[in-house]
Amino acid sequence: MNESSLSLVTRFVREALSERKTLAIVVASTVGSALANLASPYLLSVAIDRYILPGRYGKLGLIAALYLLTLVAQWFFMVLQTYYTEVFGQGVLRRLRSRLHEKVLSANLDFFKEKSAGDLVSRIINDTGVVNDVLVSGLLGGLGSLLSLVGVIVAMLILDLRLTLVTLTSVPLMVAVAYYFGGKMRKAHLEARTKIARISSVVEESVAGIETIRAFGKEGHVEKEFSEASRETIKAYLRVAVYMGLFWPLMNIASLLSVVVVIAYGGYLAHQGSVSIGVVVAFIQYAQRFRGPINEVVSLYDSLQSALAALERIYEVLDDELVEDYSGKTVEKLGGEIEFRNVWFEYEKGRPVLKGINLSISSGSRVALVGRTGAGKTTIANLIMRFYDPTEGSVLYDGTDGREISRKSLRMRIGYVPQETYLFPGTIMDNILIANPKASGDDVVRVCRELGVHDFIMRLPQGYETQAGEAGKLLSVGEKQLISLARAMLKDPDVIILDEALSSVDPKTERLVQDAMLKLMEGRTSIIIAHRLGITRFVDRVIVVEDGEIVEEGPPEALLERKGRFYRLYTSQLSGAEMD
Ligand SMILES: Nc1ncnc2c1ncn2[C@@H]1O[C@H](COP(=O)(O)OP(=O)(O)OP(=O)(O)O)[C@@H](O)[C@H]1O
Repeated sequence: MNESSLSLVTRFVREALSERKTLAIVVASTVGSALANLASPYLLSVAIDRYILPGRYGKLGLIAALYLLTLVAQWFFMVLQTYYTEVFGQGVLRRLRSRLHEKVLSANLDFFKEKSAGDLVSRIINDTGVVNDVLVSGLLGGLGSLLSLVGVIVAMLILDLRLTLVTLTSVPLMVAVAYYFGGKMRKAHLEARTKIARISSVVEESVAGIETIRAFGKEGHVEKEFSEASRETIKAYLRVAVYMGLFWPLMNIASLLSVVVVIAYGGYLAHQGSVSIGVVVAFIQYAQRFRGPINEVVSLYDSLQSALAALERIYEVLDDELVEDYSGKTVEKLGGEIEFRNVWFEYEKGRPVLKGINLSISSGSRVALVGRTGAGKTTIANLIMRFYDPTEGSVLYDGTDGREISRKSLRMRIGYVPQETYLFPGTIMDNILIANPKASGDDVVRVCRELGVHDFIMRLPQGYETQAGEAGKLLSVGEKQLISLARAMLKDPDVIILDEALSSVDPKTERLVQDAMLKLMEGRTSIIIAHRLGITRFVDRVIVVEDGEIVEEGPPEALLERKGRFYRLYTSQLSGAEMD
């Protein structure tokens, strides 16, 4: 283990030690179980030497009772140890997972550029699981095993040095078997799990992409992929079976070799009268108590590398400094005036996406951002939401630099309707209530009626109580956006940002969405990212963005008359040319 691995483990152990009480129970029961484990062979030797062989049967009952007691104690301590190790491990796991999850929730958006959802899920679920298995259950179990090994050796040494030495001769063999075959068995297990994951991803892909598969007639191809993954899984499991079949019998043989040696040598010594029969019997029992602990210690060593890698991935997330800064003053209300003052912005260093934007949006006005795809419209909206701060220049809200205002309070006053609506698990009602937990069901219905969304929600199988998952499949992009509009309305914000999705909406829904948008915009500073330029007839001002710069701005009619950039975009869209 190198220095950095050692510091990782020390840090983890320091953090894990917070549950001292549970840990104390685990340690006490581990010691108790190890002692009880040692006591039974010793009692057996006493029973044979002092009572059975001399024919003193009077006290044999007491020894038998004591023997039984050690077995009960072993059972009791094992139960305690197993249960409290789990309690301790689950406690550590829960804390680690919540810290990771909190980190994800508090991270800023740059954080998510480097880490995909799958990667984060794997760190929060799998890596913490590995850490728990190896570094908590594994280490505690390994500690118990080491204690048992040392205890057995000490007990043997107390009884007889010569027999101890011959008993230990098979230990290297056991270590070798545990290391070689045990290692192969664990690798085969891991491979089998990877193959199963492959099958599930084939199924997932074929369900998610069923339409594309059908459209391209690729059913056969997917089927072949599936049966190949199945075949490989079977192969992997058969390999596991082979190694399992080899491993334990080999461990038993190695351990029985000691027993044979003890019987032969111990028998000879007993015959000479230098050890008692009872001691030989005790050694036969001790000789068989090596294989479990040796296997556990070796397998722990084996899995330590993967646990360290998992721990490293966990700490990498926990130590990430890309967190959202929620400091700044709280605003209860926004006047609705927004100004971009020489704003430059880059997602990646050296690649500016906004280049010196100067833009003033007066309170209560309606502005449309238009431009080709990739021009920077969404980025402007992202900066207003303070998902990011400008690389240079500032965004001002009623004359105050956004950096001085708390992000949370700012976002409370801005309604954002993104192009794609995310529906959380739960009902449609829950999904709208998210915007304002203080609102009631009646408020939701009122807002939906106001926006003209109520009738279409009522047409869903269970109306407002329809589950989002089911609704998600039934709803079109535009219909989902209507739910998003209702959400925004319920929040009753001072500023509204709409990324309209009308380009992918049928004419009937388009009408509904457009009317709902106009309703929502009433009396609020509104910024529309317009893909369908028809909507610009409802705004006061159009801002044409091109390659991160504002190239034209003014009232829509004036711009159309001027026959400049906006006019060209407008007419090219009317003539059916692709804009997005
Ligand atoms: N998270 C990001 N990381 C890096 N680059 C990004 C990121 N988001 C957007 N960009 C880049 O910034 C530029 C502007 O993107 P933006 O989404 O603001 O354009 P847009 O005008 O809204 O386009 P669209 O109409 O397609 O939504 C594009 O070149 C895009 O590739």
